[in-house]
Amino acid sequence: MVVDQNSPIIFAHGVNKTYAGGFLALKNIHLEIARGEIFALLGPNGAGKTTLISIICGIVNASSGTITVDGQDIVKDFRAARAAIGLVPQELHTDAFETVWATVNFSRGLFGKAPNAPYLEKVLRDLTLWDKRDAKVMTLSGGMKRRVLIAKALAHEPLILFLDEPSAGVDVELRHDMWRMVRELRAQGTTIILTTHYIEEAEDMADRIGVINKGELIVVEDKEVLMRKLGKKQLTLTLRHPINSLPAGLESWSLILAEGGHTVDYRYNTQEDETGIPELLRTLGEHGIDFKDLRSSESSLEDIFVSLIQQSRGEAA
Ligand SMILES: Nc1ncnc2c1ncn2[C@@H]1O[C@H](COP(=O)(O)OP(=O)(O)OP(=O)(O)O)[C@@H](O)[C@H]1O
Repeated sequence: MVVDQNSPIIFAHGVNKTYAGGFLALKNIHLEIARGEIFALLGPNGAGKTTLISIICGIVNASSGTITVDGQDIVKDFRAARAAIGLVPQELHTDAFETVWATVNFSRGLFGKAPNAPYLEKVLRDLTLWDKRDAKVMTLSGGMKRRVLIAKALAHEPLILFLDEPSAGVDVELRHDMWRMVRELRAQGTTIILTTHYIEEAEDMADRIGVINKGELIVVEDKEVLMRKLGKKQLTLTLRHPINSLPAGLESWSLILAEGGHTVDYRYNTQEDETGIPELLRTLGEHGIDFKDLRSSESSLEDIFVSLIQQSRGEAA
């Protein structure tokens, strides 16, 4: 089968999932993942991230909808679709009595790939596992076991790597090694999809962001665009003399008096042409409020994420 290299590597259309008890975990998901991108799927606990990943990887069946992976239908062409995927799950379940070397070779063999010792050696070296290749998996530390999970997922040279909560409970060194590897894989054309609770990680790594809440994909957007569109900037003025309250006449600015009356925060939309800052400073001056320092900061992806989730719950952002 010839696959159009410009077509999405993952294409999900109208995917719903109702678990046996009747719980609707995914609602009408439409999602396209481009070849070679790093896509971060964000959402609060129980939003449906693992369910969606598990369906794409063929571990859980969708109740309705279609999904193709590299042009292959995940139900009709399960083996071909699954062969395109490497999945790093949250926990290690099997192979505890095997050596590291045996378990990664076995993972490769599962997909019918010919042995390739130099490739597997590179994977183990990149993950600082080479010295442990003859150790039984059960004797390894938790961090080393996580490295084995990544090695197993990469053993068959997948086109797509799924990382489900890769940073949960791992130390700084492994996190750095992992992200260095993710960048290398991406440079070689691998598509990476990750779920994470460490939103700064998504801000750092991802090309695109999907936000899922209560089974619904509420946003799918290029990261830069998302941050430009929904980001806010904040100007913080440090006052020369602290004040107890803001004088009347400044209500329309929605200012926040903080740090015991020592600072005033002003949030403005990065999309507006006019920031309103010159006018604000003039107005403050007219009210006799003098400042000795001013600094500005931008909202993080985390701020944007929290406000998106609040909005989708119908709360004030
Ligand atoms: N096998 C199951 N049977 C019934 N309900 C399930 C099953 N698996 C998951 N759920 C429910 O579906 C919802 C989505 O779960 P899922 O694990 O996909 O969320 P998640 O976004 O990955 O959460 P987390 O961030 O906590 O890992 C949750 O409410 C969960 O309780």
